[in-house]
Formats: sequence, C-alpha cells, structure tokens
Amino acid sequence: MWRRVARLSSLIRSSKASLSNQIPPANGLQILEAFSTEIQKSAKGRNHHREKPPFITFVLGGPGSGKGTQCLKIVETFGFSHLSAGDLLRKEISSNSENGAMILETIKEGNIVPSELTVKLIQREVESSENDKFLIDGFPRTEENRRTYERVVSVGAEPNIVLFFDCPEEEMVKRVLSRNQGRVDDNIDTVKKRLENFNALNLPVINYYSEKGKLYKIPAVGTEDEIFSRVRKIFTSLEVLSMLSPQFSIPIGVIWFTLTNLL
Ligand SMILES: Nc1ncnc2c1ncn2[C@@H]1O[C@H](COP(=O)(O)OP(=O)(O)OP(=O)(O)O)[C@@H](O)[C@H]1O
Ligand SMILES: O=c1ccn([C@@H]2O[C@H](COP(=O)(O)O)[C@@H](O)[C@H]2O)c(=O)[nH]1
Ligand SMILES: [Mg+2]
Repeated sequence: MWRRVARLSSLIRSSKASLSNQIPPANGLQILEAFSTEIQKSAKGRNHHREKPPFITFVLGGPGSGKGTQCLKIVETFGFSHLSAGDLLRKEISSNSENGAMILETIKEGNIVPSELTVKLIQREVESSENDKFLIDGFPRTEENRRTYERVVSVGAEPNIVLFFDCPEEEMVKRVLSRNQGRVDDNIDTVKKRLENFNALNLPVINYYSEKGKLYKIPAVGTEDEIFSRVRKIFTSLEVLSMLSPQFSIPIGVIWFTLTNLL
C-alpha cells in the first residue's frame, strides 16, 4: 500500500514538475483515476499481479533426504520456482543483514530460526515472483512455523500439496557428511541435532498434512533418477487432472495418485 501511495505522490510530483517544464500535466481526473486504480489493486491484496492464488507445494524430509536435489528436477520439468528456506536464511547471513549473526548461530546449532523471520523471507519471494507455482523447500519445520505462515500469509496460506521424502537416518547422515558444499551444519554433531529436531518438531507437521489428505510420501532411497520417477508421477497425475491450478481440491489428486499406483 505504501509503495502505491509513494507512486501516486510521484505522479503528483511529476505532474507539478511538468507544469514548470511546459509538458502537459496530468490533470485532476487522471490523478483521481490513478488513485482509484492503485486503491483497487491494494484492496486485492499484495498479490495484485495474480489472477488466482499460486500453487504451493511444501517439500519436507530430514536433513540430506534429497529435497533440494529433487526440487531442481521438478523446476526443470514442471516449471516451478524453488524457494529453499535454508538458502534464504543463508543469503541473509552472507548479505550481512541485521539478523545474520543470530541466523548463523542457530543454523550452526541445528536449531530453528524464529518463524516470523523465515515467513517474511518466503513471503517476499512469492510476492515478487511472476510465477504461479512454488516449491517451498524445508519449511514449515515446526507446528509453530506452520501456524505463523497461515496467520501471516494472506494468499496461498494452505499448501496445495506436501511432498515428504522418506529416508532412513543412516542414509541421510551418510549423504550430509559427504555433501562437501562447505555448509557450517554439515558435521556429525549438528546433524544429530537436526535429526532430533526433525523427529520431534517436523514429523508432527508431516502428520498434520497427512491427516488433511495433502501428503505424498516418497521413498527417498535409490538413485536420484529413480526417486524423480516417483516424483514425476505425482506431478503428471496432477497435470492430467488439471490440478496444477489451485482452484481444485487436492484430496481428489491424492486419491487418484494412490489408485493409479495401486492398480
Ligand atoms: N538419491 C540420492 N542418492 C545419493 N545421494 C544423493 C541422492 N539425492 C541427493 N543426494 C546427495 O545427498 C546430499 C544431500 O542432498 P540434498 O542437498 O538434496 O538434501 P536436502 O534434503 O536438501 O538436505 P538439507 O535439508 O540438509 O538441505 C547432496 O550431496 C546430494 O548430491
Ligand atoms: O524453515 C527453516 C528452514 C531452515 N532453518 C535452518 O536452516 C538450516 C538449514 O536448512 P536446510 O533446509 O537444511 O537447508 C536448518 O537446520 C535450520 O537451522 C530454519 O530454521 N527454518
Ligand atoms: Mg536442502
């Protein structure tokens, strides 16, 4: 809203400036029209450039379960935008933001950053994007994360679907410790803490979406391509049902996917 008011003031300023520059000024009617358009846009909410709510997929799983790897393949094949909550937080650290030091300590400890902060970063990305399909990777981490997101985000507060990459702990630890990307949390002590937090805090979120009929549980052992063939079936079945369009109710998609994979 304030950005719109600023744009309007700038229109009025340029109108005044054009008087002194002998350029035909915006007349009162033009200014009123512009004002009315801006107010209408604001009334529609912050997603003013969207006709319909975006399609939101939460991507969950323990540390090293392969969320990021599979997200990249989904982006290539199905045109989603990938928002990794962990990457957004790491970006805050490297840009020396006011919360950078606190985020770094939290990540080093394998703990969870305050919900408002993570939600704000995700919301900013969704709202500034032209895409209408998002993978939100590694969020919500806790029930409190989930409730904060629902409270703060006005459009797309409920995910359309939730993917859960189900991987044995031993395999996750092996993958994290051989990841080699210089992450401060890729060490045995932090991984243990992250696994503890995953079991205590993230599994309840996964169960919540399972009870809502939104969860797709994907066995995450095998080659990257084998796992992606499982993922591909999910999005293809949603495409067949034209459900990559948020107006449809997702439980039908889950039922369809289950049936087609059982028959
Ligand atoms: N199917 C697979 N088999 C073996 N290694 C894999 C597989 N999928 C991903 N990896 C590797 O395991 C490591 C962790 O994968 P990835 O970063 O995708 O996991 P993640 O779930 O995003 O982890 P985190 O929550 O820590 O960000 C990476 O080095 C990746 O290359
Ligand atoms: O919603 C979130 C997501 C992440 N964190 C913190 O970041 C690290 C790394 O996250 P990855 O998804 O594994 O990249 C995680 O262990 C948390 O410390 C968070 O607090 N909230
Ligand atoms: Mg990741």
